[in-house]
Amino acid sequence: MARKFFVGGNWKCNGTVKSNEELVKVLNAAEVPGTDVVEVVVAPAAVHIPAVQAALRKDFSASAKTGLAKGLLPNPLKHRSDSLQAALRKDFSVSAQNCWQGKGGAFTGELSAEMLKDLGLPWVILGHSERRHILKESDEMIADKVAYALSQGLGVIYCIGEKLEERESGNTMAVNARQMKALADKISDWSQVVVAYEPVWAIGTGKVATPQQAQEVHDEVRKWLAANVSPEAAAATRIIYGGSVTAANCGDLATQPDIDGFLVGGASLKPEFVDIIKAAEKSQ
Ligand SMILES: O=C(CO)COP(=O)(O)O
Repeated sequence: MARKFFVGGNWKCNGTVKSNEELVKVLNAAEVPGTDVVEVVVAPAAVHIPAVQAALRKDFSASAKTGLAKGLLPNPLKHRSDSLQAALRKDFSVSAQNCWQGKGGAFTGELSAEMLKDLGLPWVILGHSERRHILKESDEMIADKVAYALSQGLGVIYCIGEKLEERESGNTMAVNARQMKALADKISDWSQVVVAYEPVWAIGTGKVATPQQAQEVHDEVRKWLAANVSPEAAAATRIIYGGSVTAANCGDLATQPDIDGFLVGGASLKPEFVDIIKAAEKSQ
C-alpha cells in the first residue's frame, strides 16, 4: 500500500503575527506537488492558529480565483474530476503542537482536543521530545493524550526518539520500542497516527541522522509495528523523520524506503521549507 509523503512544519514557540503572515505568503505562492503526492501540515503556536488557518485559506482561494480569471485553471465547478481537484489543491493543513489528555475543564493553560476539533484542525503533535524532556511528560501521559485526541477525531503526529546517551549505550531501539509500546497499550487503531522518529540528539543541533541511521530505525519501528500491532498497520503507517532536516539533506533522506516524510523545525520557518516539501517527488 502506497504511503503518501507527509511533511510537517513544527513552528514551535516562534513567530509573530507579521512573521507568520510572511511565511504563509511564501507557502501560498509556492509551487509544490499536489495533495495526491504530498500532505503538508504546519503547526503554528496555539495563539496564532486561527490567523494562520484563515490566511492559508484566503490566499489559497484568492490564487485559485486569479488562476480561474486568467483561464490558467479549469473551472472546478464544471469539471470535478479527482485529478483536477488534486491539481488545484495544494492546501496545507494546520496542526496544534499539543493538547490535554482528556475532556476540557478546569485545566488552566491547556487546550482540549475538543477545542482543536472545533477550530477544524485535523492534526495534533504529541510526544514531542521537548515536551517529554523539558515539560517532563511521561510515556503514559502522552499515550493518554494520543488516545483521547484520536477518540475526538484528530489525527496524531506521535513523536518518538532516543537521547544521545541512549544511542551511545546501544539502547536506540529499546527506547523507541518502549515509546511505541506505551502507545500500543492504549490504542488499537493506528490509521490516524503518523509516527515521527526524532532522535533527540538531532533536534535543533544541525546534526542530522544519516539516511542510513534514520532508515535503520524506521525499518525497526515498522517491524515493531508488524510484530506488535499488525502487518497491515506496519505497511500503512507513515513513519517520518525529524531532526535538523534542511533543503540540503532532505533529498537523500527522502529516497530511503521507510522514510515517509519529515517533521521540520527550524527550516520550516524559512522559505526552504518549500524545497523540503518538494522532496516528496524523490520518494516516488
Ligand atoms: O523538533 C523538530 C521538529 O518537531 C526538529 O527540529 P529541527 O528541524 O529544528 O531540528
